[in-house]
Amino acid sequence: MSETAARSTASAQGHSELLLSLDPLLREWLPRQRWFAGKGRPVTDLTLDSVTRLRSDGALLHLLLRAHQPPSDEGPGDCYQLLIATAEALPPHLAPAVIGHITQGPLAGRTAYEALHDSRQTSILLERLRVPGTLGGLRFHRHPDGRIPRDLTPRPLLAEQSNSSVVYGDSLIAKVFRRVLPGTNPDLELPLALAREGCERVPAPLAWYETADGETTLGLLQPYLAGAADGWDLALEHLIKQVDFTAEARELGRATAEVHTALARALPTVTYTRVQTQQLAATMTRRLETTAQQVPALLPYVPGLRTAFDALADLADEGLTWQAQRIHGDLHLGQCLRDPSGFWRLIDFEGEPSRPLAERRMPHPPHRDIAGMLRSFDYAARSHRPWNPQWSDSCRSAYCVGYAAASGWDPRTDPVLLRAYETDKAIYEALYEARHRPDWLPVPLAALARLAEQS
Ligand SMILES: Nc1ncnc2c1ncn2[C@@H]1O[C@H](COP(=O)(O)OP(=O)(O)O)[C@@H](O)[C@H]1O
Ligand SMILES: O=P(O)(O)O[C@H]1O[C@H](CO)[C@@H](O[C@H]2O[C@H](CO)[C@@H](O)[C@H](O)[C@H]2O)[C@H](O)[C@H]1O
Repeated sequence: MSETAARSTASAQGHSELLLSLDPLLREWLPRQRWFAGKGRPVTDLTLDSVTRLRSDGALLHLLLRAHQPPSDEGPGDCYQLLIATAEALPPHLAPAVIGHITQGPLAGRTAYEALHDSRQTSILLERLRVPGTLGGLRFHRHPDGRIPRDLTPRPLLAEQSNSSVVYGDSLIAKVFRRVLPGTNPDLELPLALAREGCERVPAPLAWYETADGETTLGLLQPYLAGAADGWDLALEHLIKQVDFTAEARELGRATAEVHTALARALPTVTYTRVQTQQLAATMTRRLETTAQQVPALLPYVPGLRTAFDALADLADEGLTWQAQRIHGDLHLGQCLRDPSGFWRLIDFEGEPSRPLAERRMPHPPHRDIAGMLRSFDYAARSHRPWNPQWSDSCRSAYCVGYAAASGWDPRTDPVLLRAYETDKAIYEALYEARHRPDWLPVPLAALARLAEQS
């Protein structure tokens, strides 16, 4: 047997022994995590793609774990990034991080827990990000201009999100992607491109890491905007106090336009021709139909909603074309942070996590992001009682006014494309809420009822 073959056999053996210890615990724990994408389908098998010891004593493990689930259990399954620590005993404050007590295999007798909750473990992650190079299955990179101080105190960000983040000393934030896909994650690609353009609307990556073959982005480190308020919280605060939010909405429009302009300068743009627009309309129609199968509450609105996409196909037939460029891809109020000076920045360029990476990295008309923000003003207004449609309408107009002031183009001049994207987004939201937050499903459904009537 060659040395490489012997090494890979030893590593496969190590993987299966480790899995023996963790498998029963992970099968129960994984599906309960907010970021677990395969909710509602049983996990039929777990396999390990890679295991890296982040500490030499083996008490901190980086895993790329594949969850096999029907109906796609014959495919590769979804791959998740886990940082798991083990200890003989845990301090009480780590009780919520416990994955379970290991009863079999080489780790028997120890407790496995979510390492991102433990500052002793997340300090090690920061140290790794400070030093470029390869460690086991991981490769670390650092931006040449990035300053990463030592010994910053870590704290986990406890918000329930699609990924997991750790804040270091209120000056840096590391984001660990959970469901990982082969390819460069736009959440790294776009902020790097914007930093090259000198765009200050987005925190610039200081360091990042990927799989050792360079194929899959796993996480990144950025400056933390201490004291910043997120757009969603701020909007709700204004709604509760019944205070006007249009000045902020206008500034948000300006920030979006500046980011779009910088992205169009930094990365290739294309023209959406008649064929591409027809394909877009067909894709949106298909998404409507498949989502209605998964979320039956959508069924009554299908005929009305279809007209939004038919109108888009009709415009394509008339020969109308649009410019497409790289965009944020999942823009909503929660992705906008206002620093204490009142300056808005955009974060989380990952795109809609459930869509394929290749689709998320393609150029799209900027209308798609704008529609996301318009939906978000509606979301905020709908989540507050009594419902105040006028609040939402005035924010939506102010946002478009701000966008036009910074870019010279008012999105409302393209109502058909905007309605198609708003409808598509609300359909995505209906599926997202049905899967992750069923109590919220009425919010996108109310919008879909309105959009269906615009036919
Ligand atoms: N640079 C930053 N400065 C301050 N807070 C941040 C920063 N980046 C992210 N956050 C906070 O972390 C939360 C999650 O980050 P986000 O990138 O949206 O992750 P996810 O993909 O899990 O939704 C955000 O809602 C925001 O409150
Ligand atoms: O986790 P991400 O920020 O990547 O985005 C996902 O979760 C969002 C909810 O946390 C979801 O956004 C929807 O709810 C928001 C209010 O909580 C609202 O402001 C957005 O307009 C609405 O789309 C987002 O769609 C989803 O991808």
